[in-house]
Amino acid sequence: MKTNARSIALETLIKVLAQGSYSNISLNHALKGAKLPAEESRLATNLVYGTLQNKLYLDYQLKGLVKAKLKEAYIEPLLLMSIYQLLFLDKVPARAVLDEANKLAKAFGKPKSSGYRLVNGILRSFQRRGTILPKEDDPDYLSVKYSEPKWLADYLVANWGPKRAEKIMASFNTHAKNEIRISNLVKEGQVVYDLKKAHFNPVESALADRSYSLSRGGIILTDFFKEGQVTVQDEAASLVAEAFDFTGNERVLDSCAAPGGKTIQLAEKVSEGQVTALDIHEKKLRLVRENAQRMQVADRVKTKALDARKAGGYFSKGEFDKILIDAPCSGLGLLRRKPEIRYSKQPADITNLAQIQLDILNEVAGLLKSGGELVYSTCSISVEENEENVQKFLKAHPDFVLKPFKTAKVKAEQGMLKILPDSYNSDGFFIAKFTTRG
Ligand SMILES: C[S@@+](CC[C@H](N)C(=O)[O-])C[C@H]1O[C@@H](n2cnc3c(N)ncnc32)[C@H](O)[C@@H]1O
Repeated sequence: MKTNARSIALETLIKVLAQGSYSNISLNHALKGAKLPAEESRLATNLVYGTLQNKLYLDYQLKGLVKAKLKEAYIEPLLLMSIYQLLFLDKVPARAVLDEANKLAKAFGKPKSSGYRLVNGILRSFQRRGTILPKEDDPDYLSVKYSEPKWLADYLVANWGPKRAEKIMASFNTHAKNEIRISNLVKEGQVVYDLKKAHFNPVESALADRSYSLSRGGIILTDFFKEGQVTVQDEAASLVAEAFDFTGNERVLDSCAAPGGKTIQLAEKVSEGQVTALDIHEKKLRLVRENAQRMQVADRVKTKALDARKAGGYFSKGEFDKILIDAPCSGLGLLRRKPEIRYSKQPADITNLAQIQLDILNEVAGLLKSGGELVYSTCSISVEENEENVQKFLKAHPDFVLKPFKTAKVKAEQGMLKILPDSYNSDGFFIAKFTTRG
């Protein structure tokens, strides 16, 4: 069978569902090798993300239709991907979905396997029966409808009430925008003009400065990206560096830096200063250096492999004017972009990560100069990793206070900002800004 959007999507889904690979890495790898036309790449991306975002709902549709154990690894992903197309892709006729599933089953099945008959039979039974959903008063209703594990659906309802929780869950199942940030070192107006000319149709973000969503992918293959005029960064992520007030000659510590999205943004702001970028994983710091090089700020960035929980043994007290802790987190704000995260995370992960985050915060705070600025951020929306950690930190450090901040487009009057994913259709993010008293 010739490689096409559906074979790439199925290959990726098998890797993610049967082998635990990450969707973005597996899909990019497969697309790079396949060199499909842009429209086919878009379809492959849609099939992978759409199937993973709706996996529990699609699994539920198989209820009562699968009578025996599905032995070959491709069958379940193929059934889910086919039902996804039948239910969510209006432009693909049902007949084409079944024909393509038949071809894929023959190509991915073992020689002489009759798996294709099984796939065809199940899909036809599904078409006859139609979709099913638990009753609205069933405790599993929201979990199945929005394809979130039950604990997470319950968690969202407990924290934001049923209406907002539904909005958040629905927004997690929409497509992520193609978001870029224009470097502070180039003329924004000129780049926007050039992006329009190149048919990227940039639309300005309502949230972050110099952020735009593009109407199509492929920016990383262009000179805009290669020459460091733009970088790929979600608008909520790029808001974090905006929380600082820079003069331009500060010593900055980025304590959890890889792959360096925020390091380069901070470096763009300190033409006379320097950013020290730490990460616990030496290997990942290569990405920080590469990003700094591409974005033309390598001369302002130093990297160091270090566990930030031990930073006090390496740097002097009060050594930095600004400190960013973009902490390792559960990623609960990224479920749109990394849909499979939701199926592997457990409530205990939130508790464990919250403790690591607090340990980093407690240690690194000692390196802040009196009157300096410390920004703590996560790409999680959980209360434990964010507001609760802020309160615990303040209790343990009476010399620190929250500092209200204002970015180009939003305000945090209490010094804390939580961006929920349905507000701007961005990643979910939390940002808190501290300074010392007096
Ligand atoms: C959320 S990511 C940072 C993203 C980065 N700031 C950016 O904008 O590209 C968190 C990073 O913290 C690193 N990390 C985890 N535990 C750490 C620790 N104890 N000390 C320093 N870095 C740590 C991880 O390896 C990961 O690269």
